[in-house]
Amino acid sequence: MADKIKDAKIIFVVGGPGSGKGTQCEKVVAKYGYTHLSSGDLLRAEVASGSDRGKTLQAIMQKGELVPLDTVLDMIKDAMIAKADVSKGFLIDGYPREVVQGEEFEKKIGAPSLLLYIDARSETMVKRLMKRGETSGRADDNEETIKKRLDLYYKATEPVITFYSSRGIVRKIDSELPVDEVFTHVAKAIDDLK
Ligand SMILES: Nc1ncnc2c1ncn2[C@@H]1O[C@H](COP(=O)(O)OP(=O)(O)O)[C@@H](O)[C@H]1O
Ligand SMILES: Nc1ncnc2c1ncn2[C@H]1C[C@H](O)[C@@H](COP(=O)(O)OP(=O)(O)O)O1
Ligand SMILES: [Mg+2]
Repeated sequence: MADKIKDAKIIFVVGGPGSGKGTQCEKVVAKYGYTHLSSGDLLRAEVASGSDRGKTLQAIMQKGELVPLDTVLDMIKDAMIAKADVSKGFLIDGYPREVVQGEEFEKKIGAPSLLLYIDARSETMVKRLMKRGETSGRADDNEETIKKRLDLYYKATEPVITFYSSRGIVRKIDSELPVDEVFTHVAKAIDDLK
């Protein structure tokens, strides 16, 4: 596995719920042709399949909690293997959500060359998620679950940013700006990789 994706860049995309990770990843795909893997999307696909495992996952996500590490890492790994021959870069969106997820990813897959830290104020994230909830159909885009997801983000996920900062691979992106301006900064961070 590690061999197969050796030349592909791995970019972790980390930020609070509603910060704009998915929005920016779509634009990176359009400009750079990288493969976008969103842990949340992979999990929602499993839920949509109606499997027993999906039912268990749905209950966890509805509460705003994290699903077991092995489940999400296996899904990401399988998706990466499926694309390994054609992909020059992977955007890993929504993972790691806690430091141990980063450590396990590196043991099983490889090291990231960049961590895009998509940063927005909590008030901004809540506002965006409430708006997204009007049309997303997501079971976790409601006031109660949003609050839990935010709390968990500050508690479990922010330490991930500190952890990778010491390695010098974190680029903090101001996601309060309009989408296209945010993307200018994202693109700069990716161009600096080359
Ligand atoms: N820079 C931005 N300015 C205004 N709204 C944004 C911005 N980035 C994202 N949004 C909106 O905020 C919501 C959450 O964005 P999304 O990309 O789904 O975030 P995440 O994947 O981090 O949860 C979406 O409805 C999106 O259209
Ligand atoms: N790396 C991960 N580890 C554990 N649970 C995860 C996970 N990524 C996603 N999930 C679960 C819990 C999250 O609250 C839910 C939705 O994740 P998401 O789609 O990445 O949210 P968002 O894009 O709004 O930040 O899925
Ligand atoms: Mg998302």
